[in-house]
Amino acid sequence: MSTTVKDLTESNDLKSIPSEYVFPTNPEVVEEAEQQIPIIDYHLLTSGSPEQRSQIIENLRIACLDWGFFMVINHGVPESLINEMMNLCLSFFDSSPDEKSDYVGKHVLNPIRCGTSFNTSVEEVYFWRDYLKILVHPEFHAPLKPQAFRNISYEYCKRTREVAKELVNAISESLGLEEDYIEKALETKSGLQILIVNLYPPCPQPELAMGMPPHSDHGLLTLLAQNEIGGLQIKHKGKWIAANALPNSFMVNIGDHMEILSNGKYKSILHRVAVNTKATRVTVVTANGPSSDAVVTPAPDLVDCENYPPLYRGMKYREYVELQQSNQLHGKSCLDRIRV
Ligand SMILES: O=C(O)CCC(=O)C(=O)O
Ligand SMILES: [Fe+2]
Repeated sequence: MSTTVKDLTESNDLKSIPSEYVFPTNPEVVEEAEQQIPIIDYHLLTSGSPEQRSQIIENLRIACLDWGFFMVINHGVPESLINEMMNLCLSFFDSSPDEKSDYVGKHVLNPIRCGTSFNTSVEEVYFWRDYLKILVHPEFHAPLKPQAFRNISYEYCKRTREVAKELVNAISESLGLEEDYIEKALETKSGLQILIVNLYPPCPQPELAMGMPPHSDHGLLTLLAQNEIGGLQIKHKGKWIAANALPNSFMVNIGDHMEILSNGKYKSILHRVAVNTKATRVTVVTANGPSSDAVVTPAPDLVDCENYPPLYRGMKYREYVELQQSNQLHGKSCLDRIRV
């Protein structure tokens, strides 16, 4: 296995980064956002009056059309659960190489795997990032240690799945479809949910390295919680802007399968992660997707052969995930393969 970034930074007094982490191109600069990133009040969506719900659905429609990214506040997932989850993730990364060895170097569809960068078997330059990825739905998996990981991650994934479901239903409505259209068409009740934990240790030369390169996510909606350290950047109207999270919010982005289903109306957003010299950034992400057997195509109601021809070919979700995870992570290259 390749050395983890964590081991690299903890075992040496690093003044410069090893050459395999140096990116040949300077990342484009980050600019000030002209508008504020959209904020969605989950409580008003699910427990507000019918008028309030309609307003939030309209806010979601604009957020999906203009941004592909929004922050969800008042989501009801207890802060204590999120904090416990973060701490257990940090303990996982702190455990001995022996304890992690069962999960290292596994196939991309293995239920639990950990490693460094994204896919070191095909990468020439590595990202400044260690990860743990676990398939948590429809079948739940968890590492044996730390001991509390199983129960806490089970609860965390269930709660974020519920939030994702409500958001997907509202987005379905915002597209002019039945509220449960996406749920039924993509069988999301047995949808694939993946828990991804990202660790970005402090980096002595952050201007030369990348935590994650520009990419979009597979699936419908990605929900991200972070510790207090920023670093996520999103591409909005041709510019990179810093996505600074509101306290206790989820940062949510539209995935490739929402783009496919909406026939390109709602686009998956390009995002990347910058690293810093000062502190470790940790993010806990759930990728919420269709059922792995669902063949995702544009919704027939959003296709009209004269004005809105289908923009993507159908592909089974499992095959898409496998394709994305076995290649280099690069922009929207996976989605590009199925564009008509
Ligand atoms: O850690 C982050 O801020 C982003 C992570 C991410 O983009 C991903 O896991 O796909
Ligand atoms: Fe991502």
